[in-house]
Amino acid sequence: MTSLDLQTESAAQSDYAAVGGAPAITAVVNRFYELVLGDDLLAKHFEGTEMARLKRHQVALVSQVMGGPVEYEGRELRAAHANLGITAEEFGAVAGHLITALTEAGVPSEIIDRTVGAVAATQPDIVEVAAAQD
Ligand code: HEM
Repeated sequence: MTSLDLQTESAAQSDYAAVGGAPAITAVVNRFYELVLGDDLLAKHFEGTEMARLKRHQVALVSQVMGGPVEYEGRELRAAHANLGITAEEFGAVAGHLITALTEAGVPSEIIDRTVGAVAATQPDIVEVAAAQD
C-alpha cells in the first residue's frame, strides 16, 4: 500500500474510528476525569456527582463529536450546567485537561483540534460567570 492509499483511507474514516473507537474514547474520558478531579480549581464542582453516569454521558458526547455511531442522549448541556456557577477560567481548565488526555493517548493533533473545537463551541451553554474584568 502506498502512502497515498493510506491517506485516502484515513480521510474516509471518522475521527472516532481513527483513534480506536469506544475503548480508546472510554480510556481518554477516564483519564480526563482523573485530571479534572485532581485539579483543585475544578474538584469542588464534582462533589456529590455520580461519576459513572457522568463518564457514560461524556463518552457518548465525545464519540458523537468525533463522528462515531453513538448518539448523546443526556440532558441539554445548558440544563446540565445550570446554577453550577462555572467560570470561563474553569471552562478553559477543563478543555485543557481534555487536550492533555487526548494528547497522552497519542491522538493526532488535527483530530484533537477538531474535537476540542467542537467542545469549545459549547462554552456559552456552560459558563455562567464571565472572566474577571480587571
Ligand atoms: C468543556 C466542556 C464541557 C462539556 C462538553 C461538558 C459535558 C457534560 C456532560 C455531557 C454532562 C452530563 C449531562 C447529563 O448528566 O445529562 C455534564 C455534567 C456535568 N458537568 Fe460538564 N461539561 C463541560 C464543562 C464542564 C465544566 C467546566 C464543569 C465545572 C468545572 C463541568 C461540571 C459538570 C458537572 C458538575 C456535571 C454534573 C451535573 C449533575 O449531574 O448534576 N462541566 N457535563
